[in-house]
Amino acid sequence: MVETVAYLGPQGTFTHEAAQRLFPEKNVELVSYPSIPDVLVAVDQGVCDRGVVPVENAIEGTVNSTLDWLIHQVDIPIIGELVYPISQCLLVHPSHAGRPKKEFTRILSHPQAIAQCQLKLRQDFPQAEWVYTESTAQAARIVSENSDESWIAVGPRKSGEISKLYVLETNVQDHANNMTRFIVLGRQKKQWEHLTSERYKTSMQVTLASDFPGALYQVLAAFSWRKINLCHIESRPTKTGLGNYYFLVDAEMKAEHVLLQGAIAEIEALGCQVRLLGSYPCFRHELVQKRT
Ligand SMILES: O=C(O)C(=O)C[C@]1(C(=O)O)C=C[C@@H](O)C=C1
Repeated sequence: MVETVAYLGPQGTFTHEAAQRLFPEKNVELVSYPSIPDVLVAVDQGVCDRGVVPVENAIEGTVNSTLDWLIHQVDIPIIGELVYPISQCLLVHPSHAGRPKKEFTRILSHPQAIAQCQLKLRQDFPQAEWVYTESTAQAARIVSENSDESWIAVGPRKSGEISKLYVLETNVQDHANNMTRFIVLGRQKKQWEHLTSERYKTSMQVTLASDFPGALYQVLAAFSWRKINLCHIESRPTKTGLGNYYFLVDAEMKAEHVLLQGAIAEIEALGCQVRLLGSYPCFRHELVQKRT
């Protein structure tokens, strides 16, 4: 049976690369969607079996649209994670390859990609206007379709190859060790037979009881005295009013572990709400086979 996996496309995005690494099986069809919400809705509505979206970058932090859609708009568990290296390139139409830097008028890319290279872009192309696109590969496509314009796309080498662009420069992100964390979503857990994971995580959304001084401290204490390692914590607006937040907490433990069950029960007994967002294996790119 063919399984369908939605990803943030078009072909050649970093998310496409991540999806290829995660799903090398021959019976998997990767289906491209133009935006992160489109991927999540496709999985939520059962149009695709699973989805792959970016959630966090080492330089720019959280991909807010992924988190906000996961929390507010859809109800699909996280079933896997891949940390993947990101090398941003400057891509131009071949007819502009020899052009002086000061003649480029526009830089196009996904906001995360532009933010990862902002110092370099400001320094080398102070005259250029930044234009945000839904993905890096979409930016590459637009640059290739506008060969009369001296525009630059920021994105993966692969998107340049697909759109037949010239690579002006590689590794243009402002800091080394650029990595993005991608998550896999789906209603059915996957048997990751060809992959090895070193870690297992459980993601939770914690809503604090109102008018409860020290509530966050008490929540953290429930994990702390059980020696449960938290690998990520952040707050996002509930969207119900200024100053109202919930917390997203990632614990390095399986959801069914007795210690994590105990921590969740204790937090709920404090009057806080805990929503499980998923309990899943975490893969690093070096441990993942290539799609053949
Ligand atoms: O546009 C792409 O290539 C994507 O896959 C999106 C995305 C992101 O949203 O973070 C993925 C990885 C990089 O951090 C930059 C952009």
